[in-house]
Amino acid sequence: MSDLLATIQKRMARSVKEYDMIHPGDRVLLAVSGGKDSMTMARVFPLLRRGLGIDFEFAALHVRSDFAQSVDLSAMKGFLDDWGVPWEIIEVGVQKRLKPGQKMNCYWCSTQRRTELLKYARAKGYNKIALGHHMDDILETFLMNMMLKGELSTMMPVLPYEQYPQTVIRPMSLLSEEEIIAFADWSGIRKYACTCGYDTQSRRRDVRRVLDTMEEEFGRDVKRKMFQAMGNPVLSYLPVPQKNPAG
Ligand SMILES: Nc1ncnc2c1ncn2[C@@H]1O[C@H](COP(=O)(O)OP(=O)(O)OP(=O)(O)O)[C@@H](O)[C@H]1O
Repeated sequence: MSDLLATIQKRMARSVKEYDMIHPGDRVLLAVSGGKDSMTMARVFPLLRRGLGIDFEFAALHVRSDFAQSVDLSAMKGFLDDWGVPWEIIEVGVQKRLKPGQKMNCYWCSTQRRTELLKYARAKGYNKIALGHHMDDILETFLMNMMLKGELSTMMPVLPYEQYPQTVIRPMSLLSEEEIIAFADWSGIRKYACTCGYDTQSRRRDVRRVLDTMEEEFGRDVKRKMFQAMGNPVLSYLPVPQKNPAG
């Protein structure tokens, strides 16, 4: 096995253990866009199950919408078959759901997809939905929420739905995008993987640039340190206003 694949598997196994993501008997639905992140996740899942020694089931679902059809489906199916990942593709018309005057944007589109993933998981009895977000996505969201919403919050590695028995998991939480790109390049996934090309998330791009600059200034470890800091809040040294101030 290549060193790259071994590193990815190791970090995914650590995420699963550290955040207690997968339990015996779980049925995990891998949300696969055809992009480098979720394809890397799918590549590692069969190895992960063997390595962890946990008895769980998994299968991949690709939601094909009438709006973003840039993925090479036959290449995606070929990869998944080679890796021993069962898959299904569902077709969904999202454009007609836009209200008059409403414009397509990344947030809206991903909400539609999330709804479809949840609907499918509920119908087919999957209790976990695995998304391909990685450490950089989580850090970017953290900085965006801090700078634009004034709160300390981010995407959670494990997030149960409030009204349903399904839970979203992010098994790539401890992987950097750099590691995923290196693996996706080496394995040939990246050559074919494409994204929708409708990237309107300019704020996220700006934040990514800020993080890159920080990395240049403070060294390669800075992103991991910041990620670590999110899980290590020292509340007694944070200026949290008192609920019932004396006097
Ligand atoms: N069409 C889709 N069908 C199923 N799952 C999807 C689809 N698009 C996105 N997802 C899931 O949502 C996650 C986040 O989507 P996003 O569009 O932000 O992709 P990304 O960060 O570019 O990742 P990727 O490289 O996997 O496309 C993906 O990693 C994947 O798990």
